[in-house]
Amino acid sequence: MIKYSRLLLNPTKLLHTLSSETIFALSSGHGKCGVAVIRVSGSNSITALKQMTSSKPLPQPRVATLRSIKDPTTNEIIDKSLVLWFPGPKSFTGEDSFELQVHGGLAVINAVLKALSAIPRCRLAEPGEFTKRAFFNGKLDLTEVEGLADLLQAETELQRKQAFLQSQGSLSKLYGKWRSTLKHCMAHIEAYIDFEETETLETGIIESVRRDIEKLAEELKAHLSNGRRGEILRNGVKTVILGEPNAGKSSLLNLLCARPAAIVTPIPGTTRDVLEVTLNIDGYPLVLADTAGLRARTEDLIEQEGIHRAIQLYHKSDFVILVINVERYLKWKQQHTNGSLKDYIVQYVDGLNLPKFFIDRKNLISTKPCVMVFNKIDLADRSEYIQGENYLSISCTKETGVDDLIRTISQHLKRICGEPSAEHPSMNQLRHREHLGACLGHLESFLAQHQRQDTVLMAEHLRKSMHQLGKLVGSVTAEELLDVIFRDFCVGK
Ligand SMILES: Nc1nc2c(ncn2[C@@H]2O[C@H](COP(=O)(O)OP(=O)(O)OP(=O)(O)O)[C@@H](O)[C@H]2O)c(=O)[nH]1
Ligand SMILES: [K+]
Ligand SMILES: [Mg+2]
Repeated sequence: MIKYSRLLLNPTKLLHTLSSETIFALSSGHGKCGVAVIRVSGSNSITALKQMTSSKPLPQPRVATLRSIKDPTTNEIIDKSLVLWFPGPKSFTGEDSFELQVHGGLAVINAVLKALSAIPRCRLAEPGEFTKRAFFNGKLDLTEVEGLADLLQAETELQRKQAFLQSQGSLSKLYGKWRSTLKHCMAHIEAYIDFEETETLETGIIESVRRDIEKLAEELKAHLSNGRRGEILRNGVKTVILGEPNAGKSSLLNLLCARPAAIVTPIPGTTRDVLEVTLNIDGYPLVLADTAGLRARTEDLIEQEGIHRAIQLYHKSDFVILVINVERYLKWKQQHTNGSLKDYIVQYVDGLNLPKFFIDRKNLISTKPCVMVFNKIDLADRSEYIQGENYLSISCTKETGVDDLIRTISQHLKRICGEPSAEHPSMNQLRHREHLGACLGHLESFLAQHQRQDTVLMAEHLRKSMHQLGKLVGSVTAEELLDVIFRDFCVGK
């Protein structure tokens, strides 16, 4: 767990140090490209822009204007470029800033950056520095900054959606609403303490505060107990393929990622190390891991370690794909003519020797989201196809049943991650969980003190819970915490 420094910042002082320098950076990606965007921000932007454009009048704010770009030291024209001028505070950073859209060749970019560095008080930006300035100028709060960082990292459609909504303030709206409830309650409690003796305040004020806090605590609890949806979507759904040796786990991984990522052989015990691939299924990120086949007894030390790792991974996973070899099931059935599919699954799972495994034997419901896949269906009769909400038949070699499997996985992912929405945003970081948990703790202490009618302690707990919410949206913050957030940005953002 990250321990945040208790050092409180003085935002105004820091802002002053930050913006005494003008920063610039290549904001578009590195490497050859058609157009490259170079961003400049800070109090010396006007000088920089004038010097780079032969002292021509500044372009109209926010209107793309074609200008020759000049190196002020040599007076040589570097390129012709579109210039966008954003006078502060109506800019991304809140400072005077401008953007140059130059041709994307390496030499052009380097020449423009070199020219900018020769202008007094201009220097190359650090990673995330533009966003840091936007934060200190009150353009974004911390949850919005985090949303923006996630937007830059998002790899799938639903990750993008969650990050975009957050960057547009979905979480800060919710947390802001809670904060204003708290502020309101605090004002009332403090007024009550001040005026208690004169009895000028209406009675029942404490009761109404209690009701508000009770409601708020309920909302926080619901928000905290949403099954880590937002966090799982942000990090990818950790999915583990489990099953006996030779069930076809590696074949399944290869089939799903459409490349021979894992070694497949007829030798049981082929896979030992955990192998992970990342997939995008209907916009949901799936982190899929192939593991060693599980069996109760093996003399092979390497295989034992592989099994140990598979079981560890099972504990950390959000979703399980259990692979069962149809061939072995059919053999079992010949010997157990009265045995049902359920009997087989129960004894199969027992054979895997997973610690207190996930299965409720009566209903065959697992404690973790799970799909059971009967593989090698090509070796069975059509009549042996096993299909149900949680059982599927596939053949990795013949590639049959794959569409159904992907559809089923997708339904699970939808349940696990939910659909990001502006109205019901999910928190998606451990940081959120920690501060909201602490906030809830103080609200509960408030309610306990209410029973003892200790108004002074009640006010103290409200103040502390407010402090926790403040850490989320960034009104109360610490330098270390900021570094954690901003280091995820690249230079130029
Ligand atoms: N007939 C048939 N054979 C399959 C199918 N899927 C996999 N196999 C074969 O079964 C054998 C084992 O496949 P793997 O993918 O290595 O199985 P595994 O579960 O990863 O095995 P371990 O890593 O040893 O635990 C290989 O010879 C595969 O070609 C299938 O759908 N039909
Ligand atoms: K194998
Ligand atoms: Mg394998």
